[in-house]
Amino acid sequence: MPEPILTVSGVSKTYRNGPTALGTVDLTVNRGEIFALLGPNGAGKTTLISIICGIVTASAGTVTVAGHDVTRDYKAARRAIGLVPQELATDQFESVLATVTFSRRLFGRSGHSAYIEQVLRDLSLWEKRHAKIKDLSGGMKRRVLIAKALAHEPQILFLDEPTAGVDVALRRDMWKLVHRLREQGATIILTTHYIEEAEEMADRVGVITGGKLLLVEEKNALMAKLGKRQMDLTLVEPLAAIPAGLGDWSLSLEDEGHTLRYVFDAKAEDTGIPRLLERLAQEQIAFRDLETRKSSLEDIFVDLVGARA
Ligand SMILES: Nc1ncnc2c1ncn2[C@@H]1O[C@H](COP(=O)(O)OP(=O)(O)OP(=O)(O)O)[C@@H](O)[C@H]1O
Repeated sequence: MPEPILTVSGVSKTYRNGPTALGTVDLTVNRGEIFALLGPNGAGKTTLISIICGIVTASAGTVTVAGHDVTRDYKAARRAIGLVPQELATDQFESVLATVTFSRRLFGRSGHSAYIEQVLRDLSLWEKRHAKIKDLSGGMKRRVLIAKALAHEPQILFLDEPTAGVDVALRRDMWKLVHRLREQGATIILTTHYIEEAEEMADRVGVITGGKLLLVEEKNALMAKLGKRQMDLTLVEPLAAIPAGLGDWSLSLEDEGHTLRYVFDAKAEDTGIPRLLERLAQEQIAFRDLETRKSSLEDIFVDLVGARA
């Protein structure tokens, strides 16, 4: 049976003198899940995570983490959480080991050296444990952020844009690391605006935009929707309607009949394109240009919003 570790009920947030950053959000995440919150800049991802972590106070609603209400029982809730922020705010002249041990002590835990050693080894930081933070590469600093968040043995780990601005190699390393943490029993919630990141890491994905959680779905189901491509044919002569002979394909006319658009599943074995082109030749429909493109995140949001309107 799935066991909820995070429950968000009717949470909303309007900043003072600011916008309504979050509408009413309801969300449950189960123990052991990797959950991705996917959305563009300003969608409300950081606001939602900050409310869950007790950094921002919600205007309405309740949040429970590992059975503890985040406002009434703040300390216990916070102890269950490890938060990896977007940026490192720490003493640049401290060593890696001292920084991570300090984070553990902040939560009233003793300096359990075997645990800290394991965390640093898992993050390939053990060799650098005596290095000062200021002397680390950007990638190493990112790893320190994760080590700090894990230092007090949290049950649920939040990663806010874990791979924003990192190179491809480090991004892959971070993905591997997240999977390994989950194998060790952690629940992981991450925010991202990269579809590939949600695809690579998550079991479930929540799509958020304009402060609204538009949907929460199993990753595979969502990716089937995201796998759509579209092909635009610029016609030599405009069409007034789709000819009956083309009824087997999902086609539409755009630009007052000058563009014939075919939307297809890029992941399917048979995209239907070769047969469509043959049929167009048979129907004597000529085109002068052909362009295909993947649905962008923006298209998907527009589709999702449209479908829900
Ligand atoms: N402290 C604040 N005071 C006023 N408005 C804020 C504050 N923090 C965020 N906002 C606004 O709330 C909205 C949501 O911002 P939020 O940072 O939650 O989005 P996000 O999805 O995390 O974006 P990004 O991907 O850029 O980090 C934005 O319109 C933002 O300008």
